[in-house]
Amino acid sequence: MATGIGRIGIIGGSGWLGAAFAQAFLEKGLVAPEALTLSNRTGSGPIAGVTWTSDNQALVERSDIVILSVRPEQFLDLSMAAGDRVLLSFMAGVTIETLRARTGARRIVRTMPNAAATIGACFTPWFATPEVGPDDKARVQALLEACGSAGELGSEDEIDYVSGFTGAGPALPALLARAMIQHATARGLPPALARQAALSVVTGAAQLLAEKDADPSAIMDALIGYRGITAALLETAMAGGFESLIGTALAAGEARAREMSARSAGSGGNGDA
Ligand SMILES: NC(=O)c1ccc[n+]([C@@H]2O[C@H](COP(=O)([O-])OP(=O)(O)OC[C@H]3O[C@@H](n4cnc5c(N)ncnc54)[C@H](OP(=O)(O)O)[C@@H]3O)[C@@H](O)[C@H]2O)c1
Ligand code: PRO
Repeated sequence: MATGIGRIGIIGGSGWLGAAFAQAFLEKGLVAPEALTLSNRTGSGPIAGVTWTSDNQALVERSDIVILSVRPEQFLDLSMAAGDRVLLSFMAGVTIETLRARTGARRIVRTMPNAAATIGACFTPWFATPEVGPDDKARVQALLEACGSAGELGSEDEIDYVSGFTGAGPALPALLARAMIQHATARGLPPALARQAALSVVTGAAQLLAEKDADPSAIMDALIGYRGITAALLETAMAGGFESLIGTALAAGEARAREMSARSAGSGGNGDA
């Protein structure tokens, strides 16, 4: 092995997530450039000093841990045999059973990062098959922490749930910011100021909530305690079903992840590629 982490290959290394993790591995000194191989269909990309290839099997041969970061539908066209390597998948809706059938891997880790990986602020839940031992689990945790934080789940089933949760990352907060911008603009605030105001509310809240021991309920209770404007706003949102709507949205994400998993399970493969 080149380092304690070993040699890493990222299939889809020029993509949104693949490139974010590759950059973070290099910037944190977790993986040396000569121990990092990245692939895409052209065999070239913007990260310098590493090995680029369009040959996914060559990438596998150069790696101890292989990260799969292509889109789920692109995985259907991809052919590789993982052998005894640890296979770490970022893909939503591609089950361990499908990964095993199509790559032959037995040591498999399914993870669910999100777009905040690009700024090192992503929490990535992961689930590993029983064949992944404690040392490899520690490597996986360290690799995922390069882009933020990470935690092990107790079952693969929970990966489908978190796909619409951590996986969606900035999506729901972005929806909240857009709704505030639209309302303030319609109310007559200049659009640039409405945008600046709404984004500062969301990003300021994110920083407050990132403080150690921050408790969303405690923050809400403290503001409701003034029995003034924020109480009127929050109580109206809650009475209107805001929380249950968020629950319905999360359930829809989970249902879509399960549909994708069921479809991928039907796609077969023999792992001999
Ligand atoms: N983005 C997110 O917020 C997010 C969140 C959670 C999970 N995920 C999961 O993460 C995975 C990657 O998502 P992404 O957003 O990073 O996608 P993306 O930006 O579209 O990246 C996909 C990458 O795969 C490469 N690729 C496609 N076919 C390939 C092949 N046959 N061999 C090698 N490379 C190939 C693409 O490069 P070329 O086109 O040049 O080949 C590109 O570098 C997806 O499965 C997604 O479900 C994404
Ligand atoms: N973002 C990707 C999707 O919506 C994967 C999980 C979250 O499919």
